[in-house]
Amino acid sequence: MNQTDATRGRFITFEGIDGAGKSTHIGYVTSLLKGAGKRVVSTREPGGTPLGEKLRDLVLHEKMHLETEALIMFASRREHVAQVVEPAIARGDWVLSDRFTDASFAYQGGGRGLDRAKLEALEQWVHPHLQPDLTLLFDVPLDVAKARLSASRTLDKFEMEQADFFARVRGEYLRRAAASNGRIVVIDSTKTIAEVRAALQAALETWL
Ligand SMILES: Nc1ncnc2c1ncn2[C@@H]1O[C@H](COP(=O)(O)OP(=O)(O)O)[C@@H](O)[C@H]1O
Ligand SMILES: Cc1cn([C@H]2C[C@H](O)[C@@H](COP(=O)(O)OP(=O)(O)O)O2)c(=O)[nH]c1=O
Repeated sequence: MNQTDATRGRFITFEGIDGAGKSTHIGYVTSLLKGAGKRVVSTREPGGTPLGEKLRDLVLHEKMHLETEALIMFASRREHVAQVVEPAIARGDWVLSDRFTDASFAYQGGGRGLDRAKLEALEQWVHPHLQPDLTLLFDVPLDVAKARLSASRTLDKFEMEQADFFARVRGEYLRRAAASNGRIVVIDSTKTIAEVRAALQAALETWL
């Protein structure tokens, strides 16, 4: 029998274009879940393991072929799924990941134009039986994200991309949300932080 009952943890991922506000809200979701008595593991991609963090540093700062970039994202993910995500879910913890495979479809697929079939093949290879139980997609127009980013930090390779790149990334995220049968919940992140928190609480209600 699959471990689908109360003993299994859950896997929640956070997605959105750079500057949408997802990192800001992971702490809030952690506190909601802990308040409901869950054990929470907070992690991120690319990264989440010692090797994955080295790969993150490479992929966020070095120029490389588009397919190399996609392969590094999935190499980091392979390590992350094996070492962190699957063991945590199996012991009943709730895993919150700042990005997962939807980001590869949005950035390498939508943004850079990599053939979706290649990404689907990598997904089948790296995590054939694992999908997020819930994905929170923080959605904002590009100009809002850009203004938030430039106010907040030094930009990496992806964050320096042009508006048309982010338009394609956002479009692919929204397309996947519409096709996801409710797995991906779109959060309007143009609202105030208090309003976004209320939307997150509503999205998580049935999970608490
Ligand atoms: N709802 C919001 N209203 C105003 N500013 C926000 C909101 N959400 C996030 N921010 C700010 O925008 C910036 C980028 O947010 P961050 O969470 O780091 O984005 P992401 O992780 O999606 O790239 C931060 O300075 C953050 O404080
Ligand atoms: C997981 C993943 C991330 N990315 C990109 C999206 C982001 O621009 C970047 C790093 O993500 P993120 O951790 O959100 O950056 P920050 O800490 O600066 O908020 O990696 C991909 O292109 N493909 C992927 O599969």
